[in-house]
Amino acid sequence: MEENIKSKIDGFMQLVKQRNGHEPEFLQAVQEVAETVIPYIIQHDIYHGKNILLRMVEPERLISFRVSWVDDNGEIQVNRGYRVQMNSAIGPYKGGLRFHPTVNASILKFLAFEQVFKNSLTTLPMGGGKGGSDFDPKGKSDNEVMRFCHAFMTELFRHIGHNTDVPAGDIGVGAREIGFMFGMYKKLKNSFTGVLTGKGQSWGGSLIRPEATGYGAVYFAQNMLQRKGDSFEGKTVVISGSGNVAQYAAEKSLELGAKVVTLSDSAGYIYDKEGIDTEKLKFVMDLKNNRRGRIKEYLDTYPNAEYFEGERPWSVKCDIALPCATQNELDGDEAKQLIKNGCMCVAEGANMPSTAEAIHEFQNAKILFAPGKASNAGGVATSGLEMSQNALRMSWSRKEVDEKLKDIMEDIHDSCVEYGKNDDGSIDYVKGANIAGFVKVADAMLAQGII
Ligand SMILES: NC(=O)C1=CN([C@@H]2O[C@H](COP(=O)(O)OP(=O)(O)OC[C@H]3O[C@@H](n4cnc5c(N)ncnc54)[C@H](OP(=O)(O)O)[C@@H]3O)[C@@H](O)[C@H]2O)C=CC1
Ligand SMILES: O=C(O)CCC(=O)C(=O)O
Repeated sequence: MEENIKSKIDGFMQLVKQRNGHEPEFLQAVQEVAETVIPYIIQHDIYHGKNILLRMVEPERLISFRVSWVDDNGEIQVNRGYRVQMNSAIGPYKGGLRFHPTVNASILKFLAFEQVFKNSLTTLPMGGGKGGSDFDPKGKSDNEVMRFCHAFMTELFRHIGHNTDVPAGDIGVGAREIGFMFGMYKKLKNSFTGVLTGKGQSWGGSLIRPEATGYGAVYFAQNMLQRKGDSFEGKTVVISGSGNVAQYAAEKSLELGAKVVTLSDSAGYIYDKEGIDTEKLKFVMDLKNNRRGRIKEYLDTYPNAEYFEGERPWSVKCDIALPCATQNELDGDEAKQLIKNGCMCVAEGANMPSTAEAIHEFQNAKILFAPGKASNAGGVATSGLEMSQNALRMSWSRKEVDEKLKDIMEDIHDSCVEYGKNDDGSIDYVKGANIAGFVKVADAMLAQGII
């Protein structure tokens, strides 16, 4: 990298660190964007002297609030709730809610920052936001989860609205939690609006939204492979996670003729060398979504599989890797191992699952690598389609929504190719996603003046 550009990036990061020094995940996400967007800004006069990226890293609003609720033993519990309203230049804030004990301002700011670029890439009019709580739904009864969700919404409701901010699910927030939160919002506002996405079918949800993030990640990888004259057919796929994104990434990989051999949760991973077929995947969906069990229970029914306690699946030989669990779950050494084992394509279903070192390994090895803000954008894109259906008071068919999702993923892929071309003709999808996402938001901010 040229000395002048490097010093501009370092200078910018110095400023960001002064304000956010104690937020490592947020700094990691900003650094990755700065490395690709600052060189672009330097080459384009309209962005000079406007401090546009410095404005984009500062949330428009960060709300933090107390959530008090009563557990099944009658004890009062206190959690912290958040909503980061990052950027509304191109539409209402949009992004999920995460309920997990690790949730803090750094994690939600990184997620909200990523969301701004991702939502811009979808081509739909959505700003970026993210929120959640350090509440842990694991091991809680349905009644406890309901009481927590209701308490959370008694504060969040005053900050959101179908034209202001439209939350959805993320880790620990699925159909059950969205239902409880929607019920409380509706009661408090006495109004039935599309204020949340990921709703149930009979009360304003969109077909394909549950599948959309996982399907979208596979569609994106399929686009990358097709550009190289390749496909999923006959490939071995390693997937991390066993939640919403992992389940549907597995389902679509199977549909396209691949063999899926791993799934994981935070305690370990399962390796089924015979392949996790449709029947076995159905078992995992019931285990995770209804019985809320652990992935190691897979072996109780399928004893030929193996379970690796406390490990991640990246040492398993594969052609395609789909990290679909959480941030920083794939480090530099694991990336080297994947490359050594012949992996040709990595598409992120999770948000920022690869560390900076891992990304550099993938890029140096010139294998196909899709950053989450591009490859997992199918979820929020379909949320955008849910908002459109709510506004029109219509429901589109499964086929219609799936076609639109496919088209959107192809458009995102093509934008990454347009903005991510290297001098040698190869595609840097990280650069492409960051610049394509930046341009639309930056242009809107410039048009709207200094606000
Ligand atoms: N849902 C969506 O539409 C979208 C989700 N994403 C991203 O995809 C990822 C997965 O989300 P989603 O599937 O919805 O969430 P779920 O809660 O449905 O599943 C999360 C999965 O990740 C595992 N996991 C969570 N934390 C860790 C950890 N620290 N180490 C290892 N495994 C972990 C969970 O295991 P365990 O049960 O043991 O915690 C679980 O298997 C997240 O990064 C999310 O931000 C991105 C775009 C949209
Ligand atoms: O559907 C949505 O609004 C949010 C999805 C999300 O949180 C994400 O893309 O990370």
